[in-house]
Amino acid sequence: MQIVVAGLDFLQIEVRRIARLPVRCCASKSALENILSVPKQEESIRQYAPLVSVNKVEQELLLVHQPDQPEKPRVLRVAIIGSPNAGKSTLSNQLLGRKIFPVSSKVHTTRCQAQGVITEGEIQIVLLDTPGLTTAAKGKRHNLEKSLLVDPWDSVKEANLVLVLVDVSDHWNRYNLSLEVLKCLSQNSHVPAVLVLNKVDLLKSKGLLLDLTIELTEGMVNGKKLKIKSKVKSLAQSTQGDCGAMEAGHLPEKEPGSRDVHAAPVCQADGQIGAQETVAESGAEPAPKQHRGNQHLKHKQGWPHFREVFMLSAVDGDEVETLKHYLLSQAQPGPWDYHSTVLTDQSPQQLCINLIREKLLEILPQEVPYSITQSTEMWEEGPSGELRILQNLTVVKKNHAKMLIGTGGQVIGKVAREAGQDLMNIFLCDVHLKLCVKVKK
Ligand SMILES: Nc1nc2c(ncn2[C@@H]2O[C@H](COP(=O)(O)OP(=O)(O)OP(=O)(O)O)[C@@H](O)[C@H]2O)c(=O)[nH]1
Repeated sequence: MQIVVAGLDFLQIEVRRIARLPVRCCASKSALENILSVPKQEESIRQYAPLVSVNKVEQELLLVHQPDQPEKPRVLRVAIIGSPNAGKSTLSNQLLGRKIFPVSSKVHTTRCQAQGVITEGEIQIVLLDTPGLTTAAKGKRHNLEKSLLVDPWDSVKEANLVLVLVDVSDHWNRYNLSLEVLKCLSQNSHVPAVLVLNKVDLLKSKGLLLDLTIELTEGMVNGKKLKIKSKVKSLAQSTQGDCGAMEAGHLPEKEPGSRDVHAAPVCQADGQIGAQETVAESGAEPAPKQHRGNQHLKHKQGWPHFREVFMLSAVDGDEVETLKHYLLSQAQPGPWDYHSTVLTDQSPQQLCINLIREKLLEILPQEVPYSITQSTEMWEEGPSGELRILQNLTVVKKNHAKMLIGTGGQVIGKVAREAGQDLMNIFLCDVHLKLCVKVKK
């Protein structure tokens, strides 16, 4: 039964080819340099992201196109893992400079592994955005495909570096890595891992970050024991809102198969550079006892093998550039995976499905969006270069269809409007998006 068709015409926007700008790569700063407010590098390495083709065949050709390797190409494949909602897609989008991964405040927004590509100068970073690590039981609750349980593990196997994202605003889970994350790290311990404390903008006391670092690293970073002196605490707190990477000493030796790891200068508590070990002692607010006991006990564990710790806000972009510099510095000699004009390996249709799902998750109440099946009925370029899309949203229950449509088509109209806007920003052309709600017979 077909219920409604909500259509939208979108504003004209100027279609512009954005020139690729020359870029500069610089070494990463150490963590405490940031905490201690060492002035930021003035020059930015920001570069405009390439466009995504609206044409599936063109996009597929681009993906198999021989990469335009520079003379000395370097590459780094980065898997971003963490609990659902930690901010993996938000971080990937910030690093890429364009929104190509769906983001929502509900869990399991990302339903399949997708890649984002950053090409700067001679370096290519391939970001493997993964679904949140979860268990089979939780997967059943959210009507998840089996691939969601497997994909994140696969991405780590392919990676040269793993970023483990932790949501520091998550009061219940921030003091320990989840069992799934720990399993993934220990089964892939040959792949260097970096801890990223995300959502620092939501913390009132930045001193808490030092506590979390101790807990989540078991007090060890880069082969060195972390001790946090109160001096650092007061400095860190006096730089409220100033976050960055924390680093502990030099890497003692190269692990088999690993790359040379750049060990940036280390700051002591007094801010002097060049010491062997980061010395710091936590004086920040202690971890609340209730998060440590009973059911969380078996999960209360950190990972003592992280190479670095970064503290940032993916949504504001705060310190994301610091992380990006670090990733660029970790790239190793090797051929690129993609042509420099590739931004993602997703097809334009997949991008569209993901962005519409994001809006459904954001706008609809808890259980409804997980029950919707999406299919693209029409995808064509109009005579003036506009993109015309018709997507079917099929639900099983009639009351879900009603909620999806909303009074006078308000809900479905909002979904179409917001998704259409995002699609225009990705494809840089006019988008005419129609959404059709159906109830499965
Ligand atoms: N305040 C704040 N919110 C953030 C930050 N990073 C992400 N978020 C929000 O956190 C929610 C989840 O972000 P996502 O990027 O979808 O998280 P994810 O880890 O990809 O989620 P899954 O796909 O479920 O695994 C969204 O509402 C984001 O806007 C941050 O640094 N600060």
